[in-house]
Amino acid sequence: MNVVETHGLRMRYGPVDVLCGVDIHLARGEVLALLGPNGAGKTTTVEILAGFRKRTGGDVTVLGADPGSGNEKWRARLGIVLQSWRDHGKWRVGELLGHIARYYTPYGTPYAVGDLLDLIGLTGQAKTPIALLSGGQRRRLDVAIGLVGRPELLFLDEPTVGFDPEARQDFHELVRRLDTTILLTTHDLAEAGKLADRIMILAGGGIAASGTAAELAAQISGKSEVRYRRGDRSYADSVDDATDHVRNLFSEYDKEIQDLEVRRVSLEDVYLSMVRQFESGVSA
Ligand SMILES: Nc1ncnc2c1ncn2[C@@H]1O[C@H](COP(=O)(O)OP(=O)(O)OP(=O)(O)O)[C@@H](O)[C@H]1O
Repeated sequence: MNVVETHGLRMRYGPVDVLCGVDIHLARGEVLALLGPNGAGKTTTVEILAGFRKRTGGDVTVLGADPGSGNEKWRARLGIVLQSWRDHGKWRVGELLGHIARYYTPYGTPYAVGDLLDLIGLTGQAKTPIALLSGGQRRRLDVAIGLVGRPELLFLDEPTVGFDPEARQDFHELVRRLDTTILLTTHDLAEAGKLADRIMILAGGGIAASGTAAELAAQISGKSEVRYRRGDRSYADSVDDATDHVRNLFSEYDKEIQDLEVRRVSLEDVYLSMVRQFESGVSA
């Protein structure tokens, strides 16, 4: 059975449909990246799956239960790292983790604080007040809080926003060390490609594309973009056979064709064009 399964998931805020029938499935042990531009509905999806937000429609099962009616025992099997989390700056890293670990003891065997600090690379900060952590260390602590109960399913909502490249790289290494099922959201295609077994692109209220990074790239690898100028106008034609297209252009317009450029379309191009369509209000 899948750890997460949604069919026709819908969410409407007032008059606005944010999710218009989204199907997600996530198998045990898999890392799935939900990729999409700002406002695509990634956080909304995570909040619904984690039981924080009531959906408008569709069927949702997470770890065998409907998140709308999951009990505390069910909740203890989830780890949730949302975008921002505030707590008391004077609390020390180790103490906070020990305190949260006690919450999980009726439901299972939480991590020993020392082991968890080792895993996330904060051993040296065990006694540091939270207010004194760097942004990257703070985010590691957020992940530790999500992990402390040894969750079967971990949600990471845009975990590396605001990171510099080095902190991002460190964080990616941390995520790769984790041995659990993960659903992470990001608007960074490179991050999705690095961390996830599978990527789902959320845009325009639905799943615009889905597959491994290699599968997504293969779906579009045949496409090329032919750019040129003719008279006062510039053109950018997306075509399967660039050679044939260029031959036709020259036979029809000959010397009118100027500044010709042919380029393979990359996965990033396709993602950006989906984002642009979405942002200009055109459904993907
Ligand atoms: N409580 C709410 N009430 C009304 N509209 C909301 C609410 N929460 C989110 N929205 C709207 O729903 C849309 C999706 O928001 P959501 O935060 O899920 O997107 P996202 O993909 O996570 O974006 P980001 O990358 O910016 O975090 C946005 O247009 C947002 O303004």
